[in-house]
Amino acid sequence: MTAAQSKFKITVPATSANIGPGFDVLGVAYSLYLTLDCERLPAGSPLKMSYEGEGAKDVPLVAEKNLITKTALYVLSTFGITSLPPLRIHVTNPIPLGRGLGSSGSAVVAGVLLANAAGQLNMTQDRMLDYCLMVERHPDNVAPALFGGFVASFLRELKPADLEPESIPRSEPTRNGAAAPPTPATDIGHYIQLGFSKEIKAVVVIPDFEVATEDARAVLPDMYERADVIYNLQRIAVLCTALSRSPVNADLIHKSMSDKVHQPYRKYLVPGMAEMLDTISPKSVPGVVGICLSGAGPTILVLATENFDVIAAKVQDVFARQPNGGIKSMYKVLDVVESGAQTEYFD
Ligand SMILES: Nc1ncnc2c1ncn2[C@@H]1O[C@H](COP(=O)(O)OP(=O)(O)OP(=O)(O)O)[C@@H](O)[C@H]1O
Ligand SMILES: N[C@@H](CCO)C(=O)O
Repeated sequence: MTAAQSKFKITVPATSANIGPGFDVLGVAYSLYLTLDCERLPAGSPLKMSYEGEGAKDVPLVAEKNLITKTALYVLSTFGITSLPPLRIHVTNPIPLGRGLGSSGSAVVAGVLLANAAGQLNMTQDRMLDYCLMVERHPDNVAPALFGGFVASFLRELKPADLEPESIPRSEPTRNGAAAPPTPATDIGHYIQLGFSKEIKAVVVIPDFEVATEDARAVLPDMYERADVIYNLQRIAVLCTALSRSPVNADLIHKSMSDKVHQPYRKYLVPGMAEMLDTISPKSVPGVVGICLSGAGPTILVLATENFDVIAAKVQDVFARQPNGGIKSMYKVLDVVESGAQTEYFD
């Protein structure tokens, strides 16, 4: 970026993590984008932040409290820059918060890209992933949000001392920094983009309640039976290749999207999920390829090749039949997109 390029735009896709058995491993990027329209202001001007879309009523617009700017401040501070340069930032967010569509991961990626552009840091994408992982900890939302497509990823093992400092902001639970933040270790994240059949779209059915990822992780056990671990390992290995093949083998994908590591424990947080997973299949609803909880939920993800509205209606019907008046929901039919987060510069 040159001094003449006073405006820039950051675009970050929404994501679904896990895709069934790939807990904290797999994720896909969607054609639904968090955007930041940024303009440099004269020296000495205060930060001007505005926001529209999902979370507009609740998301704080104070630099030290908002997850996007808080992440950017953290990154800048490790480069010795103690405040955001004077900027006007307009956030447009169509990604529902706390629903399993990676809103926090996209916000963290946007924050790292914001620091990179505003501070002219020239970080590589891999270095930006290191920073994202310091904040978000699990890679399965931030890796597809940053790189795009269907992504498998892992973190190298870190010492607790690398992750503990209070000065590193957390996407969940959010914390405010105090001491000088540590510069992240390098090469924390490792990832590979996998093939994803163009015939497959994502039907995401979004109920009108939130489940915080922190709460959805708190219900998981610390230890697993060997049989359950093997169950998931077998399926994730098959799923990674099955999703890339054409023609689509719906029966194989549906069976490989079954999971025993997180969904069984989360069914109490998402009324109707167990029934949906049991009854909505390629055999019962033509066009269905596979079904799972999207991320930590409560959104339900159905991979499908046709009949998208019919499939969404089946999921919505189960939500609507839940006790105490049912659960309202909405749905979106999304493409899995090959491109990840982008920064465009304008004169
Ligand atoms: N655009 C945003 N701007 C500021 N903060 C955000 C934004 N998007 C998400 N957040 C923060 O992240 C929180 C939601 O994160 P959480 O991890 O609980 O859910 P999620 O990321 O939507 O779901 P999942 O991780 O299961 O896909 C919000 O409550 C808010 O604090
Ligand atoms: N793998 C994460 C994704 C949600 O952020 C989880 O399921 O808790």
